[in-house]
Amino acid sequence: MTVSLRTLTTALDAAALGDLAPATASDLLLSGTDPLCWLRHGEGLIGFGEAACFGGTGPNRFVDAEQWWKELLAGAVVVDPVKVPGTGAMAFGSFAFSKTSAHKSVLIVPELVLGSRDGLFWLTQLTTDGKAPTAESAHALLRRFLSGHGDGTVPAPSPAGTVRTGALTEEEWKLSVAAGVHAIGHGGLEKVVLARDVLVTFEEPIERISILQRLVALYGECWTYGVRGLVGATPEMLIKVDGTTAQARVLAGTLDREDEPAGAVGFAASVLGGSAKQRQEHDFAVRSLTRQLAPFSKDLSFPAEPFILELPNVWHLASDVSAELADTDGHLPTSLALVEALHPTAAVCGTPRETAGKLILELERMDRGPYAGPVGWLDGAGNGEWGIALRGGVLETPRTARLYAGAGIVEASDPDAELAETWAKFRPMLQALGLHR
Ligand SMILES: C=C(O[C@@H]1C=C(C(=O)O)C=C[C@H]1O)C(=O)O
Repeated sequence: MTVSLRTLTTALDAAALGDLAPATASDLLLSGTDPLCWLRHGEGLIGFGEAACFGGTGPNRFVDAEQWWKELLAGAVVVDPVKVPGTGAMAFGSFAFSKTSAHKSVLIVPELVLGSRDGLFWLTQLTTDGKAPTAESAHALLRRFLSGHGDGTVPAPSPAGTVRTGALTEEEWKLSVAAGVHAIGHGGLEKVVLARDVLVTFEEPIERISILQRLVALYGECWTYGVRGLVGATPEMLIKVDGTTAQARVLAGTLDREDEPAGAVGFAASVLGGSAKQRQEHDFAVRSLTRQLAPFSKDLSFPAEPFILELPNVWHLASDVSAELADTDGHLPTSLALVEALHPTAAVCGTPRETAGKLILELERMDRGPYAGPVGWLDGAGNGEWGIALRGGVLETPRTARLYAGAGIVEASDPDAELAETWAKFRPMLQALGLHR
């Protein structure tokens, strides 16, 4: 590799931006054109431009990406007085769910990163053309990327679009669910996650930035992601590495909030927590994550009971897992090494993994592309945050978006209920696109 990476991070005084500085952190972070995006609770990382990019497919996509990143870092000149996770050299990434997918997995090194964490703002300029970034060039670039934007208002939704079924009609998908239930009763399979796609078409071009803005505004508890055409807001954290600790948020077990009877107190806890089916689905997911994470950890903990995660569209059974990472040969595992070990969990694939993976290909009849794959960012110190690309879609053409949603199938699953669950999971993106169902 001949590319040489140079980065300069400077603490940013939002007031110094003058007219370009909107009122809040999320306004500022989401005021540029078509950014790379990773935001939660109004903080996170926004990238502009592309200074370098890795693209790959197949079973080695994670290892190849890690190798590419290491080579890029080896010759890098990094000036980083701020030194928190996400400063210095960093890249955004999105990986295909399947090793057989034709979809390209990517790592993208932006030209400029605007970051915010615990009230601190920073700006990182990254170059690969041999020029050394300076505070002046970074600010000039920021002004260029923010120009014409930044009044902080969320644009009105695009005019009505049409929603069509994708690979399978609703009836066909329900037959696949029934076939999944049948397979669970006849063989070693315990759980399989089956997904489907819908295609949304508009007459006017879709405004990508407004999708991100609406997801940030409505789904603040989720991680809003944007990597090229892939956009969404996921409630599920595959793995976050912050120094020597790793954290995951495992979800499985879902209840549509539209099913809540008026005035019901403790409805979600009794329906979700009290259902053997939901608890079984959840336990498979927690066990698959902790089993894969254990070899990298010296201390792994998760609560005995899941909690109820309340989102605007659904409730989930959720478990937060945390681990103290173990050294191997003097090195802690990087976030990407953990992604390789953990993906795909039973939350999005099934148990056992291989059997479930084969059945998914057979029954879904679609390429999941980046859906349910890892999406997030990494830095040069091994830190990173990788969510599971759920509650999202791919902007395939200027006027079409393909949305994906799935549901965990266990022995007690009912095809009609699982179909309804996918509609509840499509809801965040339908809302962000200005469509309601
Ligand atoms: C598969 C999806 O979600 C996953 C499946 C869940 C379930 O079956 O209850 C819950 C959360 C996610 O782990 C999706 O959102 O498409």
